[in-house]
Amino acid sequence: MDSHVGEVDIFQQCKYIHEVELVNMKLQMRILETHIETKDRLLRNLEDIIDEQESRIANMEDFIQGRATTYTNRSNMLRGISVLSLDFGTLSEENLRLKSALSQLQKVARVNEILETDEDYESDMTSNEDRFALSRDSSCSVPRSVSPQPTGDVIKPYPQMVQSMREEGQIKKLQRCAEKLKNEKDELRRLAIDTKDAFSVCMAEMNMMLTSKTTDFFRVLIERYKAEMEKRKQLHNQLVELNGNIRVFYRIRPQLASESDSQKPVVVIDDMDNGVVHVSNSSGSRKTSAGADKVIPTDFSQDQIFNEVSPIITSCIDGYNVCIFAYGHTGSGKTYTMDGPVEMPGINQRAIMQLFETAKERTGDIKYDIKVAMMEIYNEKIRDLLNTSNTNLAIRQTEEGKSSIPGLEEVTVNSAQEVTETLARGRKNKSVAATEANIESSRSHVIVRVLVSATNLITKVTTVGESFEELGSPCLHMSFSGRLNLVDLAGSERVSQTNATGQLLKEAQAINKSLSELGNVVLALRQNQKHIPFRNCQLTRILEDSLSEFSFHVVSENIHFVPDGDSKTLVIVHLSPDAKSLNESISSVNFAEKIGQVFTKSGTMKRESTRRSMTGITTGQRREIPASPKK
Ligand SMILES: Nc1ncnc2c1ncn2[C@@H]1O[C@H](COP(=O)(O)OP(=O)(O)OP(=O)(O)O)[C@@H](O)[C@H]1O
Repeated sequence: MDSHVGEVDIFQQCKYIHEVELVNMKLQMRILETHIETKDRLLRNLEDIIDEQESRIANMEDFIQGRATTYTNRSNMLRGISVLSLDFGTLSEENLRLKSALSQLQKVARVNEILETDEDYESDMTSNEDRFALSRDSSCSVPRSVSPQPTGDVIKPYPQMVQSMREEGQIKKLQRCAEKLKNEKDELRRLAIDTKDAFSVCMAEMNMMLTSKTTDFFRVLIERYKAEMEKRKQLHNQLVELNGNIRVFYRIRPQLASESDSQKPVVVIDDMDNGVVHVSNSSGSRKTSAGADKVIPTDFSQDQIFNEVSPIITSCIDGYNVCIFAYGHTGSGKTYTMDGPVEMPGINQRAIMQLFETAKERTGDIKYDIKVAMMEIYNEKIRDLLNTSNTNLAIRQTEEGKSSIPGLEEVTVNSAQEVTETLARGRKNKSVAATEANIESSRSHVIVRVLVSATNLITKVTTVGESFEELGSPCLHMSFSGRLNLVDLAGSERVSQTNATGQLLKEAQAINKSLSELGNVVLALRQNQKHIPFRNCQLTRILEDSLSEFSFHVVSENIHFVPDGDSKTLVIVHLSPDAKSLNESISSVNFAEKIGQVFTKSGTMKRESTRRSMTGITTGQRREIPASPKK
């Protein structure tokens, strides 16, 4: 039954197609006939016109030649022309109509062509139906009879059928497209995943390569940088020796429990250069110090600090005059470094003990004597800390031009116990007061002076100035002495910062003046100035011998040996990491930079040749000067 219905459908559709083609042919026939008819009419009219013209010409000839008196046939000619133009009008209307029908048919034919070329779209049969449907839509004057409607229940109405067939075709096509697109999308997704994986692997490899290359590169750079830094340090040391053997260390103390540890420390050591510190506040402004000789980190123990300074102390036993200053604002840790708590003694006690040890090692024919004196300079007055009755000692000039403090008690110490007791006695007598910044602030400069003298036990001669080992056999009958000054300076705080009044204000002013004079003296020494302003305050007057270059003499029976520049000075500048001390820390860094400057133009080879290194090895010759009468 179904196949029968299908056949009927096909038959019906073929019939429609033939009818359409018939209509087409008829239409074309009609167009041709109309053309021929019109052309015939035109020809006829043209013949009439030609006849008219010929008779007109003949008439004109007659008239010209005088055979006729009037010109005739003119009206006939006009009539012919009007008939002709009427025909033309009719003809053009007809032509337009035919032209429009023809263009519609051409359009149908064109659509069919296009549909036929789309192999996936429709079969020949449906394209014919389409053609038919389109021709039905067109405005061509095809008779209505040529578009029969299919009849019967089994056959769908023609437009619906066409529509459904077209939709089915389109849906299939769309489904195929969708399938294809889906496949492509899956393929693309797989490709994207693969590419991503490959990219990750590539990136990881590149990262590893870059990291290792960069690490190597940085390692090489850092090594080079460190080597350069080392070289710079060596050069700096040479210049320091040429310029008066003044060294500058920084010590940054840890944050105290009373200070807010939520704040970042304002003073930090440069990662790349252990001679540089950065002082910065939370707003980012910062000061970077010029290179000092060393920065002692916060976590260094008292023992470790002493290891850093012990070479300079040992050189005292070799006859050098050594000065170690603790500089810094109040509460920055100066007393902690120099004196220290009982359980963790500072440089003072350790230095004297080391001198003992070294003296013991060298004992043979030589007997070393170690004496300790302690004094403080309070409001420009010198007070003896080991004899409290000496409250205002004076500085005198000896005949050799050396300064001495007559009456200053010097205690000979023979054991560690005696050293500890002597230092404790002096500490007890110090002038301290509670300030806003430190409840136990030192209000004076405290000087612990250690005198080392050596006596030849065979000759019983005590000589000041040079060690036996270095003087050699002609001088074996001599002894020597060296002097070590350990100075805990008073706090360098600015007067405005402490809110000091009355006595405290007076103290602060005296402290500041003497600190500034000390800075000037050290700077003048550094610059090898002719005039060194030792005389401007008690502090620099007391230390004149120890700081000046012609600081001690080697004496024999007839000859004085005067080594140039045999003093060594170390300034330990103390810094607090506390934000409240920022300005004070910056001014301490400024002080360190001032005294730490190295001047290249002034050092002479002569001075270098007579100087010894930190370990005390003499590098040059001594010059001889006429002996002065021995006291
Ligand atoms: N390296 C350190 N480790 C632990 N505590 C320290 C250190 N340095 C200083 N302090 C502590 O900081 C406080 C202030 O130190 P210190 O008295 O030494 O300061 P100062 O600079 O001598 O002050 P001033 O000039 O007022 O005498 C003390 O309580 C001390 O114990």
